[in-house]
Amino acid sequence: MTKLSVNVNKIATLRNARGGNVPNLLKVSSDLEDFGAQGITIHPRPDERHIRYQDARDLKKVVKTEFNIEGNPISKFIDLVLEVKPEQVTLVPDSVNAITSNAGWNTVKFKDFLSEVIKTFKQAGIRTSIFVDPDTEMIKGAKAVGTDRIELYTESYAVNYALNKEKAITPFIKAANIANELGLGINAGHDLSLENIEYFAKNIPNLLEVSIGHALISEALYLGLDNVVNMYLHKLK
Ligand SMILES: CC(=O)[C@@H](O)[C@H](O)COP(=O)(O)O
Ligand SMILES: NCC(=O)COP(=O)(O)O
Repeated sequence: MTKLSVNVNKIATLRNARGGNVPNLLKVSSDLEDFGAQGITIHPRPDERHIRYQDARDLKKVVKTEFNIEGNPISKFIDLVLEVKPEQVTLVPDSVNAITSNAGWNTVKFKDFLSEVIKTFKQAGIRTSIFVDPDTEMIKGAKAVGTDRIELYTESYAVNYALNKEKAITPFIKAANIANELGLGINAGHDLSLENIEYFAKNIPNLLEVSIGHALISEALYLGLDNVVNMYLHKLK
């Protein structure tokens, strides 16, 4: 069975919009686990525009399932992860100004750098995953740098799903088969949603975990608004 790790970046985005503590990131994360989430993912960015570094420290005390911290391994990120010691760290090659993650690692070009960082995290007992496009050379490169898992970057699947889902998933099945042959664990994420997740999970062999945030939180808003509007109307009667 594939585990669902909920990415709570958007909860922090909403909280930061007003400067207070609503919604409460720690309570939401803990409630998500009570509702069945099998992991909590955060992606602190250098500008701390949503998740703050302190959130990572606070969440470590609250998360009872699997804590996954994603990010570009700049030195302050490495220090944070080594301090917090989540169950899993996912390395993502973000550029500072990118609105969201928009590429997988070039595991061949960054072989030495990734090998060193992965060794550091593994020595600290933290499982490693690296964000990659569904590309044969990049997956072989991921094996060469010693990572435990890869996270398949699923934006192209999500974008193309509505046009032609068989075509959209083909490179991901091929990538998963190669990863399985090499003994790499497989995670996946980015723009997965209620619309496209079932087909992905059914077709990717040995998909261990998906991390989902943007769509899941948006869907929760849509699916909850009817209920909440009626609760307000009731109070205004
Ligand atoms: C690694 C990845 O795929 C991202 O989707 C990510 O973790 C989300 O980050 P933002 O919430 O900053 O867009
Ligand atoms: N690793 C991907 C992730 O955590 C969530 O991405 P998204 O669902 O916010 O696109």
